[in-house]
Amino acid sequence: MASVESSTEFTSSLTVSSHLPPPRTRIFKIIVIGDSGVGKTCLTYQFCAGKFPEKTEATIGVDFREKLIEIDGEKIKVQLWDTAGQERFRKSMVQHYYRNVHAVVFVYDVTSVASFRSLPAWIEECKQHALGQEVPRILVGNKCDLQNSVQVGTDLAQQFADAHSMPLFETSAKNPSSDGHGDGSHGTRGNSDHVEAIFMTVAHKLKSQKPLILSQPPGGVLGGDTVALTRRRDEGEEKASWACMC
Ligand SMILES: Nc1nc2c(ncn2[C@@H]2O[C@H](COP(=O)(O)OP(=O)(O)OP(=O)(O)O)[C@@H](O)[C@H]2O)c(=O)[nH]1
Repeated sequence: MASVESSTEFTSSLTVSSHLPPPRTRIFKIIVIGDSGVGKTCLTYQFCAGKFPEKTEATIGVDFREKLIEIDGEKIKVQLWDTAGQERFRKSMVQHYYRNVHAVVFVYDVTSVASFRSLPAWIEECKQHALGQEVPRILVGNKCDLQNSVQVGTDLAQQFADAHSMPLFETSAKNPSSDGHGDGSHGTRGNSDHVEAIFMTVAHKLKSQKPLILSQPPGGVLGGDTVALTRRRDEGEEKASWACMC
């Protein structure tokens, strides 16, 4: 954030050099939204922990996970907000999701046409929370490993992505290398994107934009790779256009 950068400069000009504060780590807040069950938790977990979770339950409110990455020598914290897909678990939190957002990841399940048809409603929700066109958005079709159950073809998804000026990625949180090629290309079934490459692409885009961002000292209150903000409940309990850089 410009003000943070200038306040850091101000501090350093007044402080003896041996007591300079440590450089601050920039944070990119990326929200992941889409219907319940499309795999938002699994995608964010795959990126942050490098594996598929053994068990997931419906997200209540929001969970967030973080991963420290390095781009061009700068350490950046990618903070993924894994939002609840179920309306009843979103209500109280929805205002928080959209505050200071740097990028949005829309997720649908390639084996569920219903989840694809819900996308306009998710886009509308973003609009209602005054998310500007300058905020990068991407579209992710998940569960590409279930090749025999695909209901949403690549062509249809690509048309939708083009109409909304978003790059399309197709992937599998369960088996990120299910394509067997690992070449990072996208748009063709059986040639899916690696989860890590997708989120890194967003991070590169954000870094190149030099966005206004939050910052915190290294090792601050959000230390660790994964932080859960909310508890989960058992089932049954109430519970602007930009190009792909791959
Ligand atoms: N085969 C397959 N299953 C997946 C994949 N990703 C997620 N799943 C399964 O889909 C189910 C739902 O995954 P979640 O990650 O909990 O879905 P979600 O979108 O976070 O759901 P909510 O928290 O209710 O919004 C779980 O049973 C996962 O194991 C995938 O890439 N392939």
